[in-house]
Formats: sequence, structure tokens, C-alpha cells
Amino acid sequence: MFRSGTFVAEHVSPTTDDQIQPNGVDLTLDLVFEQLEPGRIGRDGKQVGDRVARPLEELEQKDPDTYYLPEGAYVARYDERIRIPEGHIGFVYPRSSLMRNSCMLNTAVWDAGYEGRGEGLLQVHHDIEIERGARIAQLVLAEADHEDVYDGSYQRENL
Ligand SMILES: O=c1ccn([C@H]2C[C@H](O)[C@@H](COP(=O)(O)OP(=O)(O)OP(=O)(O)O)O2)c(=O)[nH]1
Repeated sequence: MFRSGTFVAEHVSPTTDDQIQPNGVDLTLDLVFEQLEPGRIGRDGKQVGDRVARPLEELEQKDPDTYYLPEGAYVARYDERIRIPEGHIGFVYPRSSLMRNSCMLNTAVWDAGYEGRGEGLLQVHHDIEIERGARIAQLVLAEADHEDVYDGSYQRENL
């Protein structure tokens, strides 16, 4: 069973009332990164390639707190600290307005016991402006059986 937005909000901080949706909690954009170097996925390990934070727009006539993103693939970091409670699994979906603007957020599984400020793959198929702090995604939680809790390399990332 998927939990209510009010339940999800107990595991996401900070949250304001307008982030709480019927079935989940909206996540906001903190930083956008561009990958510079190749990563590696091996049989026994992995490495995330070097990346650089994309500068916020600095042109005088434009809003200095806005990302102006040309077509491409970026890594977006969410501003909220997320904790996936035991007995649950998390999924993040893009905000539909992002998708309707020809952009997409690709995501993976959020494991029971994980805590941190996570990231998603922001695919920009048409230039877009995204303000820092704008809502871009939604976290939902479903009840799930598991034996262990998350103890991987991303535990407590970006806290
Ligand atoms: O879109 C997502 C999906 C998951 N996570 C977080 C929560 C998840 O619990 C953690 C680890 O994900 P995963 O288990 O897929 O990572 P891995 O590549 O297998 O690395 P490790 O074995 O170190 O966990 O990353 C994100 O930040 N973004």
C-alpha cells in the first residue's frame, strides 16, 4: 500500500504545506551538476565520474537564482533530507510540469533505511529555466518487506 502525503512528510525535511500532496511530498531543486569524467560500473564496485556544479545564471538582466539549462543530461540534487522508514520503499517521480516541458527526471530505488539528500538524472530535451528551490519531483512511499536496511556508500550523503 502507498502511504499518504502526510505520512511521507514525516520523513522529509524541511517541508512546507504546499509540498504535501495527497500521495506524496514534492521535492525541490538545490543544485545542478554536469558530469565531466566517465564513471565506472564494475562487477565488484563502482565509481562516480568527476562533476562540476553548474553556475547559477549571473547575467544582470536575468534572475540570479535560476538555472538556464540547455539540452543535455544533468544530475539534480534535491534540497530535502529524506529518510526511508523501515518497512517501506521509496520512489521518486518527476513533477508533471517538468515532463510537459519536454524534460524528465530519471530515478532509481530508494531503500529502507537510507537517509540523505539524494540525486536524480535530469534530462533536458528542450531548453528550460528552473529556479533554485522550485518543486521538480515527488517522493512516494510504499510498504515493503525487507531483511536488511540500506548500508551502502550513499548512506548519509550530502547531509
Ligand atoms: O533516484 C534515486 C534513487 C535512489 N537514491 C538514493 C537512495 C538509495 O537508497 C541510494 C542507493 O541507491 P542504490 O542502492 O541503487 O545504489 P548503488 O549504486 O547500488 O550503490 P550502493 O551499493 O553503494 O548503495 O541512493 C537517490 O539518491 N536517487
